[in-house]
Amino acid sequence: MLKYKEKILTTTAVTLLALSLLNIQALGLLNTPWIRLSLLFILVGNLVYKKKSAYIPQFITNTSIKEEKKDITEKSNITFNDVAGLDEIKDEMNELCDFLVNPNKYLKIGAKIPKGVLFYGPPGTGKTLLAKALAGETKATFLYASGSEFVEKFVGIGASRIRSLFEKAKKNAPCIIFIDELDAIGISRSVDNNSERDQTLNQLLVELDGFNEYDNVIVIAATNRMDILDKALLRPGRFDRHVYVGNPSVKAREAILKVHFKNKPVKNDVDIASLAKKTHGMSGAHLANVINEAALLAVKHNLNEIGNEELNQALIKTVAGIKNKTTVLTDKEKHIVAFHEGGHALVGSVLNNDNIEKISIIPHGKALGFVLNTSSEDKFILTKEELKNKITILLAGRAAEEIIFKEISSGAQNDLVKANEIASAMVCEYGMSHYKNKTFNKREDFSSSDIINEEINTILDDCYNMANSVIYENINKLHKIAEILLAKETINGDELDTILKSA
Ligand SMILES: Nc1ncnc2c1ncn2[C@@H]1O[C@H](COP(=O)(O)OP(=O)(O)OP(=O)(O)O)[C@@H](O)[C@H]1O
Ligand SMILES: [Zn+2]
Repeated sequence: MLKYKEKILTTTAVTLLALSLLNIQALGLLNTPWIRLSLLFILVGNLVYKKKSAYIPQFITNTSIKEEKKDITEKSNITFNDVAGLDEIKDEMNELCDFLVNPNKYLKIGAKIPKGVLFYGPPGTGKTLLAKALAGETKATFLYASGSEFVEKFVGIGASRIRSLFEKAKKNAPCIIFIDELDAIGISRSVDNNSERDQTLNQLLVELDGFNEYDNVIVIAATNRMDILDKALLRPGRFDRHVYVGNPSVKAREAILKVHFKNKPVKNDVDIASLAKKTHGMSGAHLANVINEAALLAVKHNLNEIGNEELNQALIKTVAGIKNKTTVLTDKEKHIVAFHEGGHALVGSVLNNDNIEKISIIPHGKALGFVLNTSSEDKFILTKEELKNKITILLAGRAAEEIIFKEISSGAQNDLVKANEIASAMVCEYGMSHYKNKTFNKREDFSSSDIINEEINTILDDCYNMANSVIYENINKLHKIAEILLAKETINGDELDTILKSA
């Protein structure tokens, strides 16, 4: 970015040059060739300066950098009471709490406290919240920085920002530095070669090595992509404590819902435990969002309390996106969507004991229809068969389309992406291909790419064939589901059960 003064100079030079080239008589002196030449010099000089500033030594650019972007410093008033369902992690963090509050106790005995803690796991699971709660509990300063803020075009700027972040932390100790999206700077140097990023990462490593127990600073970082982090970051003395923060279990979801229902008026018949069951697979952020959406709907409906109706609508909105009133489907498209969603629901009910909560062909967000599948139990291990069933259900939408219309459509795009992801994980990560127990590194092991693709294809083909045979065996039920969907646009779980039993 050009600085303000340079900008004014450039703009003025361009304007005057343009006017003088137009030979406007009133400009008199400006129209002389040597003035034109000088203006041209100023202009070219400025543009060259702008380009070169990428290579200007840090000591020149340092001051302006510090002013440009400020990391957020705050005293957090969030405590561990605001973080629900992560009890083991909270227990583990108590040690860090004690260190920040009573550092001398540890220093006297020569105990080493981890300098860096890495939270990893899917988005929205409470990683930032945990770090803020640690700051709140200990009254430490909370310094927030996002990894992506350090990724700059100009060499040296990111590194300089890292340096000032750590300086600031030491000045404000006890302090917690929280670096969100660590992968933006910490991506392995073998995966991405970029000299600016390398300098930034090197500076982070230097800083992590540079501060000591007496500084009373703890660095917490978060990432959704632990797999791509540079190994140097994870060495002892750096981010050597790794804490997985995953999606909440049913009990944890109940606890999180309770935290977010606190201070909100709720109707008596709202059953939080059953809402927790229905929200399988959702993160804490999703749950917070469901309750907030329900509260907004209650206001919209002029109600004083949040009820089941608002919660159900908010749930659908969170899962499938906002009801999309502008998408008007043609009759043919409606038929395709009805059979597609019917295919998912039918194969889902036959293969799985999951409860289907709702099937809809009302467009929500980008989806033209959806099947809301809610009450599956929490599972931490999936068998090969369960994974294949998941793929089969995902492919059942397209299979139904092909059986009924003898052609396939673009409507299965999202299903295919998910099915391919699962199949790829089965082959590369879980050792579930013909090369039993062998795992593959898709990104690095190019010589195996043909094998990987063939194995993924085999799984996808098997599952597609399975979806086809389940649909053929139950073709009357599929027709019935589609017929009712076309008439009523939505079918709830009980209605689906009746159709499946009767057809
Ligand atoms: N365990 C939890 N208890 C209570 N609320 C939670 C919990 N987890 C998430 N939330 C809610 O979700 C919001 C977002 O969570 P947070 O920002 O901590 O997620 P994150 O793991 O840092 O996500 P990302 O990886 O996307 O940065 C929180 O502000 C809070 O409202
Ligand atoms: Zn689908």
